Amino acid sequence: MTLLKVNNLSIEFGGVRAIDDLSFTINPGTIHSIIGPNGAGKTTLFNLITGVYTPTSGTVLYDDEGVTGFKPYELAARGMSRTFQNLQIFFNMTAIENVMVGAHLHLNRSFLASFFGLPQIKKGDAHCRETCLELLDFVGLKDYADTDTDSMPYGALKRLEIARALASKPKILLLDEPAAGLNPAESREIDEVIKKVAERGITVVLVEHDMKMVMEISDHILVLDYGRKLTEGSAQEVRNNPDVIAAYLGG
Ligand SMILES: Nc1ncnc2c1ncn2[C@@H]1O[C@H](COP(=O)(O)OP(=O)(O)OP(=O)(O)O)[C@@H](O)[C@H]1O
Repeated sequence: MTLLKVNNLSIEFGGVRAIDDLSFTINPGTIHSIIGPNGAGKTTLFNLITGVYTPTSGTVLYDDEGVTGFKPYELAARGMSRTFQNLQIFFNMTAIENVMVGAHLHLNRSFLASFFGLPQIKKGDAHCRETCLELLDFVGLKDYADTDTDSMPYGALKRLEIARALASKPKILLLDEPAAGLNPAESREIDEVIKKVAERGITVVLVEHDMKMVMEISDHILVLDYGRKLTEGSAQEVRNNPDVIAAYLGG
């Protein structure tokens, strides 16, 4: 059973192939990491899968549906959620408000009912807040619920982004460098959150430079170099592959 299938995917930017004839599959319920040296094409691949970019050629099949060229909101409605390499936090809001933004797909409301503040809207908001509080608790941030995000530590903000991504109730969650800029203790906290996400049955696709994290938590690792697949396999297989070592050391 496959949740995501990428077939012969390529994208060119001004003659440069950032992703070059790439094919791979992702099984549901796994932690699937994508690694490779700087500029290998990892973020570009995320942008292709999540509809930010349209491929020059190739296809993406998600949950048995051809989704090549779909817009990000169409994919979000089908249970695909992501975080970005750079923090995308709303800094004029509290932590819980940030998570509630992520839940908007599941809020059932009409303009008029909202405008008049009808009881169904208040009930919906209360339920949404409850669910989002549970998510903050899940990522270890319950005590920050009503804190303004501009006074939260960086490590907490990275976990807040994961909580917000989970609020859309994804089937698949793509995390672009969730440990970037974190100290070792904060990275371990992210590790734990990612493992818990996978235990909930949500498929995790991870782009990360923290090799300790990748090797510890991944079920499967895809290695990219110059937009192509260098190799893929278990942590053990990838770690011992001389081509991977050469790519990282520039040998
Ligand atoms: N919008 C764009 N326009 C032009 N070139 C781009 C664009 N996006 C990515 N590229 C190029 O595609 C290649 C792959 O970049 P990408 O950011 O995907 O690599 P990466 O593996 O995520 O790198 P890093 O680990 O440094 O984040 C690079 O050569 C980059 O300059």
